Amino acid sequence: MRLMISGGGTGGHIYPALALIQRLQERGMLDAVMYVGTAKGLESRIVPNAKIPFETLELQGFKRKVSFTNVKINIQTVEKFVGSLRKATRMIKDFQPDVVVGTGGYVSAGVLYAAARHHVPTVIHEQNSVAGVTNKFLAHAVDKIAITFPVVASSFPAKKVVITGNPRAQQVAGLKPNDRLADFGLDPHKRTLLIFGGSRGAPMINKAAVNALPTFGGADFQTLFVTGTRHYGTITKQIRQLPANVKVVPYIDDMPGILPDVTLVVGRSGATSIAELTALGLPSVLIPSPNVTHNHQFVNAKSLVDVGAAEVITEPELDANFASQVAALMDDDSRLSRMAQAAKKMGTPDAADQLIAVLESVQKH
Ligand SMILES: CC(=O)N[C@H]1[C@@H](OP(=O)(O)OP(=O)(O)OC[C@H]2O[C@@H](n3ccc(=O)[nH]c3=O)[C@H](O)[C@@H]2O)O[C@H](CO)[C@@H](O)[C@@H]1O
Repeated sequence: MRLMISGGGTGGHIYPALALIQRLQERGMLDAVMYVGTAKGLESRIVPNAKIPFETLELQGFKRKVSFTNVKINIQTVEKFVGSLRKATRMIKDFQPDVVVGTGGYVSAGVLYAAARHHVPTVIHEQNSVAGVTNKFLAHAVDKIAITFPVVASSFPAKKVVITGNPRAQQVAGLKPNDRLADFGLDPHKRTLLIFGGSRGAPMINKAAVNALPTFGGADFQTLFVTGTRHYGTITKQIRQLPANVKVVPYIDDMPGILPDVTLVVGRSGATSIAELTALGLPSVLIPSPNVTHNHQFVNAKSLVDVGAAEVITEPELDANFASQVAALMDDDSRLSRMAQAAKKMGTPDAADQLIAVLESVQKH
């Protein structure tokens, strides 16, 4: 299969694409791949690092608030979209993909739209419980729409929808504990709390974590606190004394490497993070981002809370009790194991294979 794939902006759109590529390689099904992203998004670092051929388009998102400046920006957005269609069409003619896949983020709009116009088979993947703007725009042009949360099906034309789960789930499912925590100066055999605010870090979670450091420092578990690359400098300046059992890092390049050794995750409820937690059966305390379309992270989180797999704390509820609440949960082995079992029941460990079946179904034979 010659695969052209596009998704970008944040890790939640990028890692499912990489997981799909990895699974096609494992199954010996990938003849060639081209990843199309923007030069500015996280993908411009992550994809070349993964040694996957990477090309860029210049695209930007629409501003939804009406103002004079935003109208000017939106006119520019349309101009860039038209320019990107031309470039994407050239890429498609040169690369000759069998199928083009979009995993979300505005860059995928240009690539998938161009592919559909030239009758190349197209599939988009919607990770979230609420449809993203790009995927809604593309829904009528593409052949199939793979989804993770059944509830989102009603946002798309029914005959195109297939429930597959998130391919990142298959990449982490079944991973075994290992010694990778030692890379961060931690003891791989000690109970470990992992704190991270999605792929870009979350200031409110960072603030709560900094305030909680004295409590976590005095605990008999260890903590790995991931700030997000652009917040790292600010956060490390705020920490006066770092306890020996706490490590602070800007980003973790190989999250699947460490997740199997983690006892509890505190973090956002982005869809791809949720796919990882459920595939591995990891208990979590979720703090949904309030700044996302239709509050979808809260909906994502609720699906876990409802089955006892996670606790949710909304941002306004993040107060002085946060540290003791998390520490108490870290000490409650039976609760943690009940949460782990409930999480695992929600996982889709064969999601990449299910998505591959959709890719095969749209290909021209
Ligand atoms: C603010 C925002 O718009 N967030 C959206 C974005 O979040 P975001 O990009 O944060 O997405 P997710 O939480 O879904 O996924 C984050 C991914 O980054 C990885 N990771 C994270 C930190 C790190 O140091 N290393 C690392 O590899 C995680 O393991 C995970 O695979 O895309 C998601 C999927 O469409 C949406 O559900 C989120 O609402």
